[in-house]
Amino acid sequence: MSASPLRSVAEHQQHVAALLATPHGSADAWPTETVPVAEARDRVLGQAVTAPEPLPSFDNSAMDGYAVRAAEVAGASAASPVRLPVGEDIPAGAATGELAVGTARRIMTGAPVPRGADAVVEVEVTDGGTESVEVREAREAGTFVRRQGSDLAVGQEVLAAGTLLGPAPLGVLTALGIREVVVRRRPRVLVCSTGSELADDPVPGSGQIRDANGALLAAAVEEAGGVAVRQLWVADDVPAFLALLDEQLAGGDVDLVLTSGGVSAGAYEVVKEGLGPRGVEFTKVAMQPGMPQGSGLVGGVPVVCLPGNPVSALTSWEVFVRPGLRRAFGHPVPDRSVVRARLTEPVQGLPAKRQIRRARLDRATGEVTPWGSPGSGFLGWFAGADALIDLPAGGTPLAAGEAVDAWDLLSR
Ligand SMILES: Nc1nc2c(c(=O)[nH]1)N[C@H]1C(S)=C(S)[C@@H](COP(=O)(O)OP(=O)(O)OC[C@H]3O[C@@H](n4cnc5c(N)ncnc54)[C@H](O)[C@@H]3O)O[C@H]1N2
Ligand code: MOO
Repeated sequence: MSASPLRSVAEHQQHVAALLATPHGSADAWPTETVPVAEARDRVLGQAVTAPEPLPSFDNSAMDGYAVRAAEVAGASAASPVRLPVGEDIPAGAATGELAVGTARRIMTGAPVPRGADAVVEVEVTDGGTESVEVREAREAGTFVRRQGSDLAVGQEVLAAGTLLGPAPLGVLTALGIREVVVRRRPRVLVCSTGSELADDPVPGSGQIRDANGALLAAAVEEAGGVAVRQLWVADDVPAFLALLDEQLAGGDVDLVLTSGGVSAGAYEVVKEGLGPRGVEFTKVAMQPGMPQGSGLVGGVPVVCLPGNPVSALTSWEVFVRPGLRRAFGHPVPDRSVVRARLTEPVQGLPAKRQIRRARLDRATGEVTPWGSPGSGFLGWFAGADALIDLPAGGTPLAAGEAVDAWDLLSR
């Protein structure tokens, strides 16, 4: 058997990103849907939003104090205060009223500034009177008045397409009375585990195991902003696998098929044997874990075939699929945060492959601790990790205290 050269991680990242972008061409062309604002958290805005009304919608007070005519308190000082009779209170929620000439009205923060008033004197520079008030400092016209439209004018763009709808965007949409919003559809992912060793039973039979990949990949899809539309399992049976795939794709509701297992060099490589002849490319990437990878289009739908070892499957997801998928629908944060962190213990990577190690990152001290063996069978250790250490090929020994790139798996 001749060994073909390994594809670099960067090259395969680009390859998968291009594949995932293929069906729609660009993130701006990703299909959209309209959802209630109340259900739009963490969605990506599909089209720009402009303000249908001004914000604030009426002139209101920025302080608890007295609505006045600035000209009537122009000369006020501690030594020479101005005294004005006080009219009716204006609490928040009151309708807009009038300010009679030669008077002041108590006004609360957020309450409408009455017609005729052009400034608010904060209560701290007055005697706080309720019948009449002594104003001890002058205030210019406009002071502490939040003008209608001073935050957003009608027609002004509030949110650009591609904005991630977090707290402030959702708040402003609500403030503007917008109840529905156009968002990019979540990528719909079919998660398909393969392997005759997988069992559904609570107590698996001899040689059988539970479908960890199905669970972890479905969770990963949802965490990335996608929907795991269906989570299926198929035995190492090529015709059954292809029949299932064709049936699933016939529905037209899948943006990505994610398989795990059956891509390496053994005798029962169901994914490779089934999809190789259909034009899916199987390649080896210079990465550990996650060397064997498959990718291609089946019936126009991107299919990414991950290796079966759970650590390899999840690492491959992090390195190749998550960033490519998020880019495809225009998520503004396609990549995990990468921090330079100091090792708490020595590590050594591999001579000819980039090695991705599980780790625990101390975000307060910037220290990172390798977590468990580098082997791809240690899902238990992965479960206790919250970062990945990215060791370049070369196999250079690194001492404790040296810096490495750590991918923060808790970053969004
Ligand atoms: N002779 C060679 N053998 C292997 C090579 C190679 O180059 N030459 N590559 C190794 C590497 S690296 C990896 S990674 C694995 C990839 O294997 P497959 O993708 O074909 O996966 P399987 O053989 O089906 O399974 C591997 C391992 O993972 C377990 N598994 C599979 N699916 C699940 C699941 N849904 N949940 C939990 N565990 C799962 C499976 O039982 C195996 O233990 O190949 C190496 N071999
Ligand atoms: O390259 Mo495989 O993914 O470690 O075990």
